[in-house]
Amino acid sequence: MWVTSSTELALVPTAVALGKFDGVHRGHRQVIQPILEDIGKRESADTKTFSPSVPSKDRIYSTVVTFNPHPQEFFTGQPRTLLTPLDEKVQQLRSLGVEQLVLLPFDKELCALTPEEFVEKILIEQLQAVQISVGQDFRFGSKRTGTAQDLQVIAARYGIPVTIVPLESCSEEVFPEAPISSSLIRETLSSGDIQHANKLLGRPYSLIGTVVKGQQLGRTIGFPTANLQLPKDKFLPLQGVYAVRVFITDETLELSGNGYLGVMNIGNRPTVNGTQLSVEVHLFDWCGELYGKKLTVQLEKFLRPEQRFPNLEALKTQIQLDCNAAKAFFGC
Ligand SMILES: Cc1cc2nc3c(=O)[nH]c(=O)nc-3n(C[C@H](O)[C@H](O)[C@H](O)COP(=O)(O)O)c2cc1C
Ligand SMILES: Nc1ncnc2c1ncn2[C@@H]1O[C@H](COP(=O)(O)OP(=O)(O)O)[C@@H](O)[C@H]1O
Repeated sequence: MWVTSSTELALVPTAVALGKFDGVHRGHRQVIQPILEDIGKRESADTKTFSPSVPSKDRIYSTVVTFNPHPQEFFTGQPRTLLTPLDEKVQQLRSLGVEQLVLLPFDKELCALTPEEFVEKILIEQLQAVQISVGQDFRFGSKRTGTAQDLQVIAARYGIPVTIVPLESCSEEVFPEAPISSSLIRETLSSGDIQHANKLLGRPYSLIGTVVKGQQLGRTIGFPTANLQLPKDKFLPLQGVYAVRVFITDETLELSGNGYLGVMNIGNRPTVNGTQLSVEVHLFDWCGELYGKKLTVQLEKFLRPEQRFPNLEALKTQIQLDCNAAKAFFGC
């Protein structure tokens, strides 16, 4: 997938899905689907000119257009954590079949554009959009004055169709009517309700990081734990212990096989007077070196909050119970 922050370097013409897409959740995927379908239809109608690997003016590139930084971060000046930091978003979009990600620099200039100017300059002139898809709640242009319907009206002047995708609702007993949203997923993760968060996402919430050295205490109590360094802007769920599935990946972040089952702790490790937040996983049925490796840790169930134990022996006993609880959850 081609990723660029410059519309000048974008592959054109484009079929565009517009939005923030943090989490690339079920609702986001509904918004992205029409631009993939559109490409698919053109491909089958025009098989002579279509070639997925050769850039050509005859091609239309399925393109997600998003904003960087997140508009809320730009307006508040506060760094914002994300469900899918950039690398993870790229990997999610790539796996959907999106060919290009354009990260529009969200700056004073961009947010001063009127809805008409945004459509004309960015979508028509620069990205040469021939098809656009947005969610029903999409807002754009200076002070968010443009609605999805406005986009449809303005784009129609240029003969460009806009698909407005209705908001996907949760269809869960806990929030039956609520639309799926990144904020709802964040709330659900913050309460430790991983199973609901995963249903809303349509896949397991994952932490992706590189294994770094810790205090090397884990191995002394029989539970070596791979300490993960995560992107600074990664949103973390409720602190505590989780049943997880772990994949050892490379830079492409592609997952293969069934991964390894294990347990994870997110916390400050009060038992060993830890001062910094750490994220560490113990894998069942694994022995060997993991330092420097990239791991994708899928969260499956919250088991318990972190506790201060009187000594390492008590901690070790509890970690064994955590392993038993995780194995029971996974049915092994
Ligand atoms: C499943 C699991 C549960 C844990 N629970 C706690 C806990 O409740 N309290 C705590 O202080 N540390 C907890 N820890 C963290 C341990 O203190 C940590 O793994 C140990 O100190 C080894 O650290 P090291 O990787 O730096 O060697 C837990 C770790 C795991 C893997
Ligand atoms: N089953 C396992 N789960 C996690 N890490 C393991 C496992 N077996 C071996 N290791 C290795 O041991 C390291 C963790 O051992 P530990 O004593 O906790 O050291 P550290 O404090 O540096 O994490 C991991 O980074 C990995 O290289």
